[in-house]
Amino acid sequence: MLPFSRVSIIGLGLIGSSIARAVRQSMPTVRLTGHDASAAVREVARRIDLTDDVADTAGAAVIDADLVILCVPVGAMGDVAAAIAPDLPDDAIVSDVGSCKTSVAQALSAVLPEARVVPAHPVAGTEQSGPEAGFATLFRGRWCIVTPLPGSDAAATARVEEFWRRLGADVERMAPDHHDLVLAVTSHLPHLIAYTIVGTADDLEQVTQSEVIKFSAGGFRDFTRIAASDPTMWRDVFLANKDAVLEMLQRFSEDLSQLQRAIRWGDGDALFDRFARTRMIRRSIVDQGQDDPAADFGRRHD
Ligand SMILES: NC(=O)c1ccc[n+]([C@@H]2O[C@H](COP(=O)([O-])OP(=O)(O)OC[C@H]3O[C@@H](n4cnc5c(N)ncnc54)[C@H](O)[C@@H]3O)[C@@H](O)[C@H]2O)c1
Ligand SMILES: O=C(O)C(=O)C[C@]1(C(=O)O)C=C[C@@H](O)C=C1
Repeated sequence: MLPFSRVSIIGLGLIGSSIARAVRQSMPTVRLTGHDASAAVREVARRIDLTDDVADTAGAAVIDADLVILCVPVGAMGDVAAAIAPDLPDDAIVSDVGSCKTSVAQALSAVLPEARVVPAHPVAGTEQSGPEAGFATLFRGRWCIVTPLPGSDAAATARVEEFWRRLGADVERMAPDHHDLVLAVTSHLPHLIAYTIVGTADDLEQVTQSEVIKFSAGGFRDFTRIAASDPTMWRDVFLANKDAVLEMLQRFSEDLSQLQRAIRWGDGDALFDRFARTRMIRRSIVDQGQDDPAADFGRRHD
């Protein structure tokens, strides 16, 4: 039996549109309704037939839903929850896909104290945004971390987990604050570093009139992909996950200082040991099948 039969997606960007496409593929009988605050996005969604209906207001989108998934930037979650509150059916489950969980859980429970809220985070994405950037296989073989609240009912949590499994994800449960700490180092800090290094190279190019970016290849190109990620989404992530990001940034700065010292004093052993250790980490990630950009690209064209 399907976990849900009427799913509403609020926010039809990369993640919302990927969920819509994945639902169409894996649960074709589910009735899908979408809404986005942007009239231009709603128009695209209608043109590409992303969902069965596209509602002009968030309230109208949820009126007969049994699952509502909020796929907006984390700073907008509270406003969207307030907008759907008057029209939300009593038995509907509300979930979200936000990249940090503590702040979103607080915002949703403050605005929807009576609702059945089960936050989640699919750890899958790209640097692209918008309804045309999504693809049905985005979540296949990727983690979806479900972070139930202390009051979340077990049956609702199980249904949300089953929903994500049907979209192809592997599901894991975590406490929201633990999620935020783990993602601060695995996702948020890497984005901050990419935004920094690409900005630094660009500044240098302006100062020296050199061709720093033109001749950048390999590693730097990978940073430019990450640094092309959506500014609104990432502004909200860093504001919402401030404490965990600052903690990880502090540790990172200490480790960077150690490497700086090793370079200054010609301590090749320290450099070699660090690089050998991180090479092993990369190999174990690849062995677990959790990182393969080439496979990602292929999946988009399934
Ligand atoms: N991009 C990723 O890699 C990724 C991965 C996992 C989770 N997430 C999370 O998913 C969420 C959406 O990210 P995305 O990448 O799909 O962004 P996106 O920019 O592609 O889409 C977000 C959509 O939300 C709409 N929106 C904004 N405010 C709204 C409001 N108040 N009401 C209705 N619609 C509104 C925007 O118009 C936009 O179409 C974010 O919370 C993000 O943290 C992103
Ligand atoms: O592959 C990418 O482009 C991503 O940045 C995806 C990524 C990540 O950092 O892994 C980004 C944010 C999310 O919340 C989840 C996934």
